Amino acid sequence: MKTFSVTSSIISSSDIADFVCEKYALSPNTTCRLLKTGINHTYRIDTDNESFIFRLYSCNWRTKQEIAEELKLLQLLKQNDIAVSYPISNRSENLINDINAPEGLRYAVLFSFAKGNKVLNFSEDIHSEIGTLMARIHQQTKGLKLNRITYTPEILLNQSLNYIKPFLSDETEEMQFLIETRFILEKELLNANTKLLRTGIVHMDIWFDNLNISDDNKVTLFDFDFCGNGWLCLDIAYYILQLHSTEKDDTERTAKINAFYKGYETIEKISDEEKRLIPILGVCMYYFYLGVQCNRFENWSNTFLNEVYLKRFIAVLIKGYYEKVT
Ligand SMILES: Nc1ncnc2c1ncn2[C@@H]1O[C@H](COP(=O)(O)OP(=O)(O)OP(=O)(O)O)[C@@H](O)[C@H]1O
Ligand SMILES: N[C@@H](CCO)C(=O)O
Repeated sequence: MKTFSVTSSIISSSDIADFVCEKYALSPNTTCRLLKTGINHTYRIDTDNESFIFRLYSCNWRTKQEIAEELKLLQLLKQNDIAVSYPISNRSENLINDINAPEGLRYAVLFSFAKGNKVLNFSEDIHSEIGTLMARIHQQTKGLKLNRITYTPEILLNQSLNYIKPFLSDETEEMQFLIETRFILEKELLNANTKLLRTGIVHMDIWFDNLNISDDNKVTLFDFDFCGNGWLCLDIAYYILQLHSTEKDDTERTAKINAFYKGYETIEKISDEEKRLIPILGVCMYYFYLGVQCNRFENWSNTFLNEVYLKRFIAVLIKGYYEKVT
């Protein structure tokens, strides 16, 4: 009988438990449970007295070099006492493991567990703390470059549109909006006074979903899978954008955004040019992540991405945000 090939597999928690126990010399009582099959696959590891996160990167998603750059950044941040989930070496002193999955070689990393829980809505004080945390990352990485992607207007807008195109006809109102608005956004970005825009390493995905908050209100950031190079205000733009979807009350949201800015600016000044671009960059971030969703149809998004979803995402989220902020 023919054996069919596999494009994406879910490795069993029991095999991951055995692998991690052996590679990291953990106690035989260690347990492993699958948390999420998202863009990558995430497992929670519990020993008698400690928890970890084991991330299994999807096949052909990031190169070993790209992951090594992500981990180098995390180590730099940790050394500077910035609260991030950091990678842990295995018994052979390696941070990255090779996993021989049915679809091919996958990489895997054991991370420290970010203390606390995920919280959707939280106080102004915590928004301020997140602003400070983001600014400390930016302060530390300003002017540095990772050997990874640079988030140019071309990547954010044009590459994303190319990923979206096979899934939605050019004739639709929603695709027309994306195509026409792309030119307006691109023009704004190309005309920006780049001397006034700080560049460095960006996380690209800082929002409630990628941080844990402890009982004593300490914030720890994780999931640097999209880190790369670019204007630092991309991170700010994304954070503000997400507050528009998670905070429904206008007055409360404004207070939280202001608290975030205040926390940020205790560490790093945001230029007027950056402030001017933040709403537009937020719209670009929507293009970018919709592009990621389309690009990862085969081995992630097919369970939710269809024509109706795309039309709603564009009309409600992207167009809605564009009209609100411009
Ligand atoms: N270092 C960590 N500490 C604690 N929990 C974590 C950590 N990393 C991941 N998690 C948990 O696992 C979940 C999935 O992890 P993560 O967000 O990194 O996966 P992902 O595949 O990149 O998700 P997405 O598809 O949304 O980007 C997180 O939402 C969080 O609940
Ligand atoms: N945070 C992104 C996905 C990548 O983590 C989104 O939900 O659009």
